[in-house]
Amino acid sequence: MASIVTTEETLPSQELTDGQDGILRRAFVGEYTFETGGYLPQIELAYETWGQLNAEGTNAVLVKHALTGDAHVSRGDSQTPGWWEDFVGPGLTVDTDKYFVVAINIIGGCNGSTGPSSPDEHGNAWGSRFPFITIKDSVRLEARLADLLGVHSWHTVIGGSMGGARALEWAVEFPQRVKNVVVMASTAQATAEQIAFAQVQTEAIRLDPNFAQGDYYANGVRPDAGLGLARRLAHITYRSEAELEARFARNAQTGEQPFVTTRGPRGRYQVESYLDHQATKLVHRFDANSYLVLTEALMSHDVARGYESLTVALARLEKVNVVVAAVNSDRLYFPAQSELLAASLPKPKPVHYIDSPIGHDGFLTDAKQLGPVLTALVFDD
Ligand SMILES: CC(=O)SCCNC(=O)CCNC(=O)[C@H](O)C(C)(C)COP(=O)(O)OP(=O)(O)OC[C@H]1O[C@@H](n2cnc3c(N)ncnc32)[C@H](O)[C@@H]1OP(=O)(O)O
Ligand SMILES: N[C@@H](CCO)C(=O)O
Repeated sequence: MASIVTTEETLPSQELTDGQDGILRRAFVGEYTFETGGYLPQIELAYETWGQLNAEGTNAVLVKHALTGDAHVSRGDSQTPGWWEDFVGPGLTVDTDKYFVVAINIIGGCNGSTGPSSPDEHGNAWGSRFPFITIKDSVRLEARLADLLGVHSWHTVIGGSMGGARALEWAVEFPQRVKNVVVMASTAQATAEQIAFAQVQTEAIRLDPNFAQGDYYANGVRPDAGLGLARRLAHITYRSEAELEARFARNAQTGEQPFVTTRGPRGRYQVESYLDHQATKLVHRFDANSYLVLTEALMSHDVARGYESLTVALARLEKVNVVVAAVNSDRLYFPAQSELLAASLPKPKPVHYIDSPIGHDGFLTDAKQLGPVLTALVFDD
């Protein structure tokens, strides 16, 4: 049974129309049997909202976060900056004065929604017993939350990277509930290379001696080294070779000596120190099991699964306005892959580009470049 609930630490009020923007809320969306057969007796999804749903229910926008993102897209009434706050907010491209904006922490995450670190009915973390999830599972569960919020149809579903995969899957799964979909720096199916990079990351976590097959929560030690290693590799794919070269070249980190005459500990190059910093930051804000579960969900991403072919799956978007965008320097989700997606749509469209030297993360740092095109093609009412 689905219901919106109040929990003391998350909510001043659970009322949809309480007028508070950017505050974490949670809703129970019931029991669920996952695409690959796993089961959870009760699932909670964490979400935030901005603005108000209009009387006709036509102004709801769903913003989808990427792999390690969360539901806090824009500042709203909270004091903390949101991860897309130059793109989503009052008077911005996704205008919270005009639209009812919703962001949901993905199932399996560690930022409010039920995930491997959540307690089971006995208060023990699910850990290794947490089911395998897919992007399809995530959108099916979010459809239940949309029902609870009174959103029968989204004006727009928008996201980048895994958020783009989630957005596209929403539209393919529920074409009658999506008017516009914006897919940034993403694909219809995870590619061999994306799966390969992801596999190294999952192995790094699993091979950490502190991983304990996923049941590390009560041990007092966590697989930080494995998670940090996974983030280092991932972060290289999120940035371009040119950016790393321009920023760091062969420079030594201040006060460190990266080459030594004998074997043993050495100092770091700047780029090594940078990766160490990215790893430490993630380890402090993310759960290793969630990273594993979500990475494997992204590896499984294939909107064609369950359909005769990708063409048949994408044909479901006949009546959906699909906008495809890419970062021109992306070396994880290559522009050519966005071009292929756009060309495979029932009504082929041009790809819109974010011009950024930094690579994949450009969808986070420079999304506002898409403002004019999205205002013209999507947010034009
Ligand atoms: C808090 C949240 O927003 S989480 C939810 C949303 N987040 C996400 O979706 C993704 C997580 N974040 C990211 O991937 C990135 O931080 C981005 C893409 C958002 C921002 O990228 P950029 O602004 O280009 O930052 P960049 O990757 O250059 O990192 C800058 C950091 O590296 C540090 N740094 C730079 N050079 C070095 C060096 N030689 N040694 C050590 N650290 C270094 C900077 O001090 C800075 O640290 P800080 O982030 O703690 O302030
Ligand atoms: N840096 C982003 C990009 C992933 O696509 C994240 O950590 O979620």
